[in-house]
Amino acid sequence: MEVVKEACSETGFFQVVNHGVPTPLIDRAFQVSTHFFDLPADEKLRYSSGSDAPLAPGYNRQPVHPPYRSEFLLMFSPSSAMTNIYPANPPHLREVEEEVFTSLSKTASLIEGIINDCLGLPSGLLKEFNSDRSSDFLMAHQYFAATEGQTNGLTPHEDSNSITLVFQDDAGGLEVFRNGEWIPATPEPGAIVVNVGDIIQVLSNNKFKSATHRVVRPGGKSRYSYAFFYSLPPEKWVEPLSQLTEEVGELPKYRKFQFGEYLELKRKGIFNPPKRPQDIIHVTHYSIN
Ligand SMILES: O=C(O)CCC(=O)C(=O)O
Ligand SMILES: [Fe+2]
Repeated sequence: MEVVKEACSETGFFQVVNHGVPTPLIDRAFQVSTHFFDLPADEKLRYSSGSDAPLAPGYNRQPVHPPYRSEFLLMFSPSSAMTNIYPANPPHLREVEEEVFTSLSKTASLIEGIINDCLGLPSGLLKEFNSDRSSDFLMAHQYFAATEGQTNGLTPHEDSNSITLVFQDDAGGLEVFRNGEWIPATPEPGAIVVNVGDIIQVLSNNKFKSATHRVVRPGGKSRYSYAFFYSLPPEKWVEPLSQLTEEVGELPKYRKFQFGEYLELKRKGIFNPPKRPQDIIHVTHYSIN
């Protein structure tokens, strides 16, 4: 518990094992995503939604980034009203991804509970704050091998949701910013990287940190990863919890905002990076000075 508390307050990033997602399932997840991403481009494009929404289910290439950088397959909860697009090839892809989704949901809920207790909150409070799981989503990524002078996979960012779980293959490349340095999250077979997001930073009134992280593409081969976003519905309002502000005599460090409004501002930063770093929106946009 102390270790998690320290990790959450210093970087917002840690790796877990014995997390409940079976290693053979993780292996199968990589097998189906690799199989799919290896298909010819025109076949993959058949599973694209055709929508220009930034988070559309199905096959996506980041719209404004060079196409050789990364591509991904996105799905929402199998039980939500969102219509997922499942590639027909490999045939068991849907079954595997749904199992991964269900398993990661359980692990995220468990980790949410641990974070809740590390913050000293009444048991189950974070779960109660948001038990609507309809906006969670899973992304299977392929990042193409680095080319000369082009190693960027994902530029430094914080995740806007509450908790992200990542598993990456042995190519590595995921890094977290800590004390002015980029620290690689060393790939461990079967391990899951836990990434605290902006919502936990706000709810905790900065007690826990939303991790600044990036992906560096390795040379020589593609990198595969899965990221599961434990999120909130866009209409949800967010502000520092009273248990961590007025009840302990601290002033809130953020003003109240609606999650969807923040996503809109932020997506411009992720999918269309502004030229100047100071124009990228962070959750500190809502800071009270
Ligand atoms: O691919 C990864 O390892 C991490 C992905 C990530 O940070 C993101 O999608 O926000
Ligand atoms: Fe991220």
